[in-house]
Parts: sequence; C-alpha cells; structure tokens
Amino acid sequence: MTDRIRSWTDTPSRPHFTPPPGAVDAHCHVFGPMAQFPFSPKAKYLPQDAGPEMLFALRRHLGLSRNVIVQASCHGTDNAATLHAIAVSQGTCRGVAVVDPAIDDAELERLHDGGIRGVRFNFLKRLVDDAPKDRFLDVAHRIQHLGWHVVVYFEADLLEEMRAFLDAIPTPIVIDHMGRPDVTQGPEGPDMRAFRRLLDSRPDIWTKVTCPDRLSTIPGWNDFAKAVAPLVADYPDRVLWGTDWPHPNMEKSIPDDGLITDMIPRIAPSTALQHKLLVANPMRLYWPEEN
Ligand SMILES: O=C(O)/C=C(\CC(=O)C(=O)O)C(=O)O
Repeated sequence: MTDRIRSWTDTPSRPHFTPPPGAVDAHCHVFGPMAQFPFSPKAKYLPQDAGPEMLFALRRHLGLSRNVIVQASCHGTDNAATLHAIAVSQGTCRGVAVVDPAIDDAELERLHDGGIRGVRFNFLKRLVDDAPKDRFLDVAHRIQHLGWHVVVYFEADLLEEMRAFLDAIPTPIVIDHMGRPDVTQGPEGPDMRAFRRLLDSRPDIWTKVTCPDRLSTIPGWNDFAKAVAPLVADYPDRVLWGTDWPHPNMEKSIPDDGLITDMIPRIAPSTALQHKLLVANPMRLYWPEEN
C-alpha cells in the first residue's frame, strides 16, 4: 500500500492576528475521508484523510468564519468530498469544482444546488495530465447563467501563453496564488509586472494572494510580504486570501497555519484592506445573495 502523505500539522500556532468577524478562508481543500470518498486513480499524490471536521477545527483555531473549498486535484472530477463538506457546514462553506468538460447542464445545476460557485482549470503538469483549453472554454460559457466564475491555476512561465485563453473566458476569473510569481524578484520584478498587466487587462480578473509557504524559500517569508503587499494595495477589491490547508504536497515542509494567518497584516496592513481581503471580496464572489 503506498504511504499516504500528511502535509499539515495538528498543532498550528495561535495567530497573533485576529481576523475580522465573518472572515473567509477562500482557498482550502478537503481530502476524503478516503473510505467514503476515494481518490482519483489519476491522483498525483495520495494524502491521508483531512475531512471537514478537521477543516472546521482549524477555522475555529484561526478565528475564521467561512471557507471556500477548492476541489483538490487528488479527487479529480469527482466533487463528492467537496460537496459533502459544504453540506455539513451549516451554510458556512461554498465550493469550486473540477469538472469533466463533458458534464451536462443538469449536473452543473446539481453542483450549484450543492454550494458550488465556480470551476477550476488547473494547468500544473505535476498535478493534472491534461488541460484542454478549448473544452474548458466551452465549460466557461455553460456556467455563465449560474453566475459562477472560473479559477485558473498556472505557473508564471505560462502566463504569456495563457493570455489568449484567459481573454476568451466570459466569466470573472480568479487566479490561484498570483500565478506563482518568483517573489525573490520583488514587487517590480518581471513576474509581478507581467501579472499586473494581466490584472489591468480586465476589471473582472481577481487573484488569491496566497501560499507564502509555496512561493517563498526564506524563513519568515519576507520576500513574499514585500512582493505581495503592493499588489493588495493596488487591487484591494480583487484580492482573496486562504490558508491552502491541508497544503497538498507540502509534506516535506509542512507550514504552520498560524504563521500563514499572521501574513495577513503584513500584506494588508490596514483594517480597511483586511476587511476587503477577508470579508467584502469573498462574500461578493461566493455569497452574493447576502450582499
Ligand atoms: O500543488 C500546488 O502547487 C498547489 C495546490 C495543490 C492543488 O492545487 C491541488 O492539488 O489541486 C493548492 O493550491 O492547494
């Protein structure tokens, strides 16, 4: 039996930062439980169970109120584990699904009824086998009437190649982890400049200012804070934050969710920016009926 990886800590530190009431973890996942929700045969990693009760315990520990659960690649296009976590969350979770482009409209409606508000197109070759852009664009057109958006995950070296695809998406777009810029280049580096050109190309492109643990290699993640804070300052109404718990594939350098949470005031230093990042922006996108 392949060893199942564990990429999270059971003992995260208590953050010094206190999130505002209603704060949303807008990028996290659930893994299984595998006995009830088997992983995809195409999964590139096989994690231990990290189910909704663990996610909600972390949320309480960090002082957060809601979650947006993003379908993890290890579950492929079977969104059952994500839907289950939403179903047992008493309305405090919404989700982003990964779908087979052949999905029919009735199934899309079922996902919407189950709390899904977007689809994710993952272009990381280490996570998925293929990413058919033409079929993804068909899905993007078919979810418009649901009021959904598209979440896109790619690495910085793919950004220019992605531009035509992104320009063709008819819905709002959320870019995962800023397209993974090289934060050592700083806020004015080529990666951040290219990413800003993308954000400037359309008013409905958002980004998650997430994953200091993935993007920085220095203790304390100061390069991440330095590179990202100006982005939050310049695009305050189009940024989202999340823990990325249970941190897929980070088993060799498991991050402390308390320190990840304490990155918030370092990239959003005012209470006004923190409220936009943690409450107003995610609520507008995932719970529009409450605005
Ligand atoms: O592995 C990464 O670079 C980032 C991931 C993993 C992921 O997206 C997935 O497994 O679906 C994340 O955002 O959690």
